[in-house]
Amino acid sequence: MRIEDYALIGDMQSAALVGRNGSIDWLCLPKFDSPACFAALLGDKHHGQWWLGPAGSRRPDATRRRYKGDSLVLESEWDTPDGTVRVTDFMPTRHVNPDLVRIVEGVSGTVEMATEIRVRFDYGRIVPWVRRTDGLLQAVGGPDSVWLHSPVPLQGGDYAHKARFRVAEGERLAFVFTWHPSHEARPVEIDPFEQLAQTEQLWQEWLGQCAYQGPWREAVVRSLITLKALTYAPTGGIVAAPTTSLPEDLGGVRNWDYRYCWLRDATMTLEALIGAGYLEEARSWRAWLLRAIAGRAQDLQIMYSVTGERRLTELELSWLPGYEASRPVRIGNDAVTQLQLDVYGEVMNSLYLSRVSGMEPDDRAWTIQRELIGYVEAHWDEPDEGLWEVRGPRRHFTHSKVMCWVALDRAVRQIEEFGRTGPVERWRELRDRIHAEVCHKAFDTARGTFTQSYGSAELDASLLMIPMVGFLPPEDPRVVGTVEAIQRELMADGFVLRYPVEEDNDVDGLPGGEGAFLACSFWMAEALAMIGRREEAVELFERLLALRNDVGLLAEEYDPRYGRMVGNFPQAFSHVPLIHTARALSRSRPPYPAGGHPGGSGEAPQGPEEA
Ligand SMILES: OC[C@H]1O[C@H](O[C@H]2O[C@H](CO)[C@@H](O)[C@H](O)[C@H]2O)[C@H](O)[C@@H](O)[C@@H]1O
Repeated sequence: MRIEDYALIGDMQSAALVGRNGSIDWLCLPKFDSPACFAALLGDKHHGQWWLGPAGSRRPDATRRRYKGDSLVLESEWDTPDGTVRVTDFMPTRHVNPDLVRIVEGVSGTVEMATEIRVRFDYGRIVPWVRRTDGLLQAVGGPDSVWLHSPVPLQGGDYAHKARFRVAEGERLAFVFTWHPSHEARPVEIDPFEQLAQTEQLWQEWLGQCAYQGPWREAVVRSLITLKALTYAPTGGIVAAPTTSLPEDLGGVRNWDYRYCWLRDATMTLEALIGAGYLEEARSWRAWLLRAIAGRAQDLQIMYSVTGERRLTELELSWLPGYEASRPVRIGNDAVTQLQLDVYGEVMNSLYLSRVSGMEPDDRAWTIQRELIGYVEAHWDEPDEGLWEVRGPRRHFTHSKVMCWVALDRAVRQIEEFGRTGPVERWRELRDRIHAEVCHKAFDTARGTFTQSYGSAELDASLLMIPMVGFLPPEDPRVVGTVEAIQRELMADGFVLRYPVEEDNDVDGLPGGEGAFLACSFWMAEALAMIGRREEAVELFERLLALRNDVGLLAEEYDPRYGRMVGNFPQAFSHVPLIHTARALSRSRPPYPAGGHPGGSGEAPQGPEEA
C-alpha cells in the first residue's frame, strides 16, 4: 500500500494508520513511541495487522472514505453487489486504557464481511499467547496485553483470528480493542457508541475555538486537527510524526524515527496553533518544555520523548524488512546528540510569540531563556549539524546563524516590550554582530544570494526563512535574490529540494537521493507571497494542496520520480507551513514580529505589492 493510502486515527496519546482497504497496519501502545502491536507497515501481516472489510479473495479498497465532519473519526464505505457497508474507526479519548473501536454498519442490502487480526507485540517480534475469557479474546506477551471484544465469533488458526459475518441495512456491530499493562487487572469495558458520540463532540468543541476564517479553510482545519492529533495530551509534548522509518528514498537507508518531540518541529507547530487561536496547547507545551529542559543550558537537547526522556538511543530492528524493503528500520534517533544551534532561536521565538499572543508571564520561563541566551553567546560561532540534522561534517550553516540572531532578537524584545530584565546592551551588540557576519560571510555577491554555509556555493531551502523570521525585510534585494536563486537552482519538477542531493555531494553524509521535502515548497510559496509575487505563490500553494491524500494528509516529502509521498506520515513539518502559507496568502500572518527589523538594512521598507 502506498503511504498516501493511509488515514490517521488517534487519541492524543498514540495513533493508528488505517489503510484504504480497511487494514490497520500501524499502532503503538500505550504511547506514540511505545513498541508497535501492529507493524505490518514496515513488514507484512505477520508483523501485526487488523484487517476488516467485505469478504472475498481480495481485499478491495473502500469505494470512498472521509473523516466525519471536522474530526478524527474515519468512515470508510464499500459499495458491493449486495449492498453498501460502512466501517467507522476511531480511538476514544483516553480514560484509563487506550481503546481502538471499529463499528461495522449496514448502509443498504446485506453485505458479507470478514476480519483477520494478528496481534504482534514489540514491533512484530512477539507472538502472544491468546485465550478466551468471558467471550473476549485476550492476547498477552511480556508487558503488553490486549483484550478484544468481538460482536461475532472469531476462529483461531495460523497465529491469527478470523471471522466471516453478515451485516444488514441498519445493523451496527462494534469491535473494541483495549490495551493494558499485562500485570494489571482486566480493563473496564467501554460503551463504543457512547464513546463515538463523545469523540465527535470533543472535536466539534475543539474546532469551535478555531480563529482561522480565511481561504483554503478546509485544508487549514484538517492540518490543525492533524497537529492536535500529534500532541501527547498528558504532558503537552508534540511528536514530529506518529511513524518510524517510512523512507525518504524508497528502498533506501534514509529511514528515521519521528515519534519524538523536536524543539524545532514543536515550536513551529505551536506557532501554527497559536495563530489559529489555540493558546491552551501553548500553555501546556511551555510547561512540558520547562520540565524537559530543566537543568544546565549546555545539556539542552534538540529533541526529547513526549514525556521528557533524554536517552533516545538509535537501534535497528533487524527482524523488520522495512517499508518496500527500505532498511534498516530504526527506533530512537541519534540526532538527539547533535548540536543544532537553530533550536535556540526557535524556542526563544515561540516563547516570545506566546507572550505577544497574551499568554501570562512565567518567571521560570524567563530564567531558562536567560540561560539559553548565555549558551548562544558562548557557542553561536561554532559549526553545527544544522536544521537538516546532517550526518556529514559540521559546518557554519547560515540558517543556524540566522536563528542565533533570532534568539537574541527575541530576548531583546522581551526586555523592550515586556519589561524583562537582562544585559540588553550586550545582547543588542551581539545580535547586530551576528547579523553583520551573516551578511558578510554567507552572502554570495556575484550570484546575489545567501548560501547554505559560510564559503559554500550550495543553496539551501532554509534560507527562504530569512524574511519570515525578520532577519531582513522581504523587499531587500538580498532576499529577492535568494528566493530567485533557489527557484532557479533548487527546484525540481515544480517542487523545492532541501539542498542538492547528488552522489558527489556529501552535505548530509548519506547515500541515495530523496524526494522534495514539502515544507521547503511551502516556504517558497510563503516567501513569494512576501516579496509580492502572489500569483506564483498561489499557484505553487495549490500545487502542494493537490498532493494531499483523499483525507487531507501529507507525508514529509513527495517524490516526483514516482509521483508518491515518501517519509514519515503524517508529518507536522508539512502541515505547519501549509497553515502558515494559507495565513500569509490571506494576510492574517504578520510577516515578522511587530517592531521592524532591528538588524535590517536600515532602509525604509517598501511593502509588498497588494494583490
Ligand atoms: O534526513 C536526515 C535527517 O532526517 C530527520 O530529520 C528531519 O526530521 C526532523 C523531524 O521532523 C526535522 O526536525 C529535521 O529538520 C529534518 O531534517 C532525522 O531525524 C535525522 O536523524 C536525519 O539525519
